[in-house]
Amino acid sequence: MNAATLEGIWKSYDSFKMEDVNFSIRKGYITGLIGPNGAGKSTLIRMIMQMVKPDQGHVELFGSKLEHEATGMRERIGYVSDENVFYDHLTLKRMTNILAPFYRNWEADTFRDYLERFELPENKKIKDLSKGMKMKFSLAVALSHSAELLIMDEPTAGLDPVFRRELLDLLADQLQDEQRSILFSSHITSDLDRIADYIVFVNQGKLIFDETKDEVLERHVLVKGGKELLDPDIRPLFAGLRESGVGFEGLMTDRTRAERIFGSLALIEQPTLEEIVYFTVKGKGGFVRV
Ligand SMILES: Nc1ncnc2c1ncn2[C@@H]1O[C@H](COP(=O)(O)OP(=O)(O)OP(=O)(O)O)[C@@H](O)[C@H]1O
Repeated sequence: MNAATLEGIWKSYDSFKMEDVNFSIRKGYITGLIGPNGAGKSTLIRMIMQMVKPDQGHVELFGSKLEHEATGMRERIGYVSDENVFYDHLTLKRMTNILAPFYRNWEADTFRDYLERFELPENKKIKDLSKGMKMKFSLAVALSHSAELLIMDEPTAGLDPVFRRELLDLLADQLQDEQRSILFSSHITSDLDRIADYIVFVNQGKLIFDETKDEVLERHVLVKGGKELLDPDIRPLFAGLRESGVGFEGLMTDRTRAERIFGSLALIEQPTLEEIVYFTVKGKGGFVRV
């Protein structure tokens, strides 16, 4: 069973259109949701959280379709939003006293351990916390009510590199018993490189792929060669292309095909996740002068 499945999702805003997005969050794994600013990541997360309704399509959570207000579902999710969802004027302690009763499985001891581990002083007001500290508080809450699914919208934004690394390790630890699942959205692809098992890539409201990280890295290649290779039949084969005065770098989504076409005529390299995202988002308009 998947922790969540999104099927045939369409959503229109004035200047944004999400078209037929399908993907799953597999149980026991970390799924990384990537895409540039405005791709639709938060909108998809808000649909899973029932904060936004799709125009068409449906969301399935823990095997049940979210047709009506599905009470009880929220409790099974630990949600770390990219926005401050707490009351600024309250101390952490008072905020916690308000939040805890909403969860039947609230684990006060676990929560206290996280406050200590994250060095969060209970008597500090929310408004006096740094962005990173707010995120840590949000994370402590999300990890303290036996949630089966952790959903984190850009959790590493605003975190220093030391805690970012700690967070990634901590997330990996959460999956030890294979009962939990994690959806982690980020445009810092190196974070996903480190911990994601699956990658869901969206761009301009469209799904580019939903695959294991290994599959994604295996099938994509970065072809580097001289300009003379770029004839009109070859150009359309690239998902993204960057040209200079003398040569080009192009992303292809099919390694076997790239090797067959270019053989030893061009350099065929393994792109990083960041390069895959960069070339796909840029498309074929990139031109660098050398
Ligand atoms: N309630 C809304 N009303 C109008 N437009 C909206 C609304 N919510 C989102 N949008 C638009 O939908 C698009 C996608 O937004 P979304 O926040 O889902 O992107 P994102 O991938 O999370 O981006 P970022 O990485 O910048 O957070 C944006 O163009 C945004 O302006």
